Amino acid sequence: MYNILVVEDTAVVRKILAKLIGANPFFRCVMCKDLAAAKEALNQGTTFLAAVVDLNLPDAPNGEVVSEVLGHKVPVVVLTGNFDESLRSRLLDRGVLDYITKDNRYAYGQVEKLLDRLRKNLETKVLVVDDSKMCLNIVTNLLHKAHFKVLRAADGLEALGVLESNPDIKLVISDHHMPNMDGCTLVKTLRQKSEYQNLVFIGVSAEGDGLLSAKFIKSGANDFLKKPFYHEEFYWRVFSSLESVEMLEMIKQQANLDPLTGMFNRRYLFDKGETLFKTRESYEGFEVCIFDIDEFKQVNDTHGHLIGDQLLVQFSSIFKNHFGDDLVGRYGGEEFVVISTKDKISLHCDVLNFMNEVRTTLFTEKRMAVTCSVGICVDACDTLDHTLEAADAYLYRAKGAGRNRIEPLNSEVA
Ligand SMILES: Nc1nc2c(ncn2[C@@H]2O[C@H](COP(=O)(O)OP(=O)(O)OP(=O)(O)O)[C@@H](O)[C@H]2O)c(=O)[nH]1
Repeated sequence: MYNILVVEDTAVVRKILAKLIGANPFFRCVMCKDLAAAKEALNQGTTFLAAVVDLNLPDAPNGEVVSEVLGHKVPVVVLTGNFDESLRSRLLDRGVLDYITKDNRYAYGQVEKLLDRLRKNLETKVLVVDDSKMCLNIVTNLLHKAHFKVLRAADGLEALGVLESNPDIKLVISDHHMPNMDGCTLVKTLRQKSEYQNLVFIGVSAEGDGLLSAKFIKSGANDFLKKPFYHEEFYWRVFSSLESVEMLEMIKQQANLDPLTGMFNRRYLFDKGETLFKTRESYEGFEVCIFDIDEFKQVNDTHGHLIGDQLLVQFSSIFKNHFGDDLVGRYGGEEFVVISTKDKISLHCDVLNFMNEVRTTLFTEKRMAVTCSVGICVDACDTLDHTLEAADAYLYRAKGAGRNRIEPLNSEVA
C-alpha cells in the first residue's frame, strides 16, 4: 500500500480525489485541508509515494506547500485552478513533477494516472547510456524523482553488457555520439535479438537537424529527444512510450487467456506445448491429459448458463491448485488439458488426488456434486497433435466406460 498526500482546501475536490485515488487498490490517501495539516502529516515519518497539492490554501495562499513537500523529497503534482503560464513554468523548474489545471473533468483522471505511473516506476528498471557524466547525472536525477530504478553505461558496448546481466530492464535512454558503439548502432543491434523486441528505446542527442531523429527511429527507437530537453517533455515522452509497450504486453497476455476462468487458452497451450514437445527428451516425462466434466450439459439445462459458468470457474481453480507445476489450460467448453513433463507415476498421483477433491467438493451455490473423466497419453506420439488425439481417444473410452474415471489407469498407482 502506498500513501498519497493530498493537500486541498475545497471539500468537493478532496471528495473527488479520495474517490478516484482510493479506487486504486494500491493507494491510501492522507487528506489535509491546509499547510499546517500537511506539515504535521509529513513530519510524522510516513513515507509518501507522491503528493497532490493545491496552490491556494487558507494558511498558504502562494503555493508555499510546494517547497514544504519538495523539502521532504516527495514528488509533487500540482492540481490547481491557476492558469498562469509563468507560474506553471516556475514551479516545473523547481522540480514539480507535473502541473495539472482543473479546467476539465479529465484533469482528476490524469492525476490518478500519473500516480499509478509513479507506482509502476518503482519496479521499472531504466538504463541510461551516455559518455558525458553530466548528462548521465541529469537524466538519472530526473528518473530518480519519478521513482525509476536506474542503471548507467558510458557507451553502447557497455550498455549491451548491462542489458545482458539485467534482462528486466524495460527502458533504455541513449545518447548517440559515444566511443566504442553509438546509440543508433546500439538500438539496431538490440532489435536484431528477439528478447529485446519489447524494450522501450529513446534516443537523445544535441544534434537535432531531424536527420538523426529519423535515423534513430529507423534503427528501431521508439522516440527521440533533442538535448537540452525540458523535463516535462522528458517525463511525458518516457511515460507514454512505456505505456504503449505495457498496453501491447497486456493485449498479448489477454490474447493467451480464457476470459471466463483466467486459465491459458487453447492457442497458448498449443504454442507452449510445442516448445515442451520439441525439448521433451530433456525432461523426466512427457504426458498429456484431457479432463472433461461429466454431464455438464445437464447443469446448464437444469440451473442455467450462469451456474454452469460458476461451476467452470470453481473447477478450474481446483485444477490450477493441483497442477501448478504443469502447463494447464482450458481446451474448450468443459474440457481442460494438462501437459506435464514430470514422471508418469507422479502425474498419475496428481490426477487421482485432483479427481478425489472434485468428488468431495460441492460446486456453486447450488451445492452440486460433480465428477469428471480423464484420458491420459503417457508416451508422446510423433507430434503434439497426435499426442492430444491419443489422450482424447482415451477420454472417449473413459466416457464410454461409465465416466468418473481415468483411462488408462496406471496399475502401479491404482
Ligand atoms: N455455462 C457454460 N456452458 C458451456 C460453456 N462452454 C460449453 N458449455 C456447454 O457445455 C456442454 C457440453 O455438453 P456435452 O458436450 O453434451 O457434454 P456433457 O453434457 O458434459 O456430457 P459428457 O461429456 O458426455 O459427460 C454444452 O451444453 C455446452 O453448451 C461455457 O463457457 N459456459
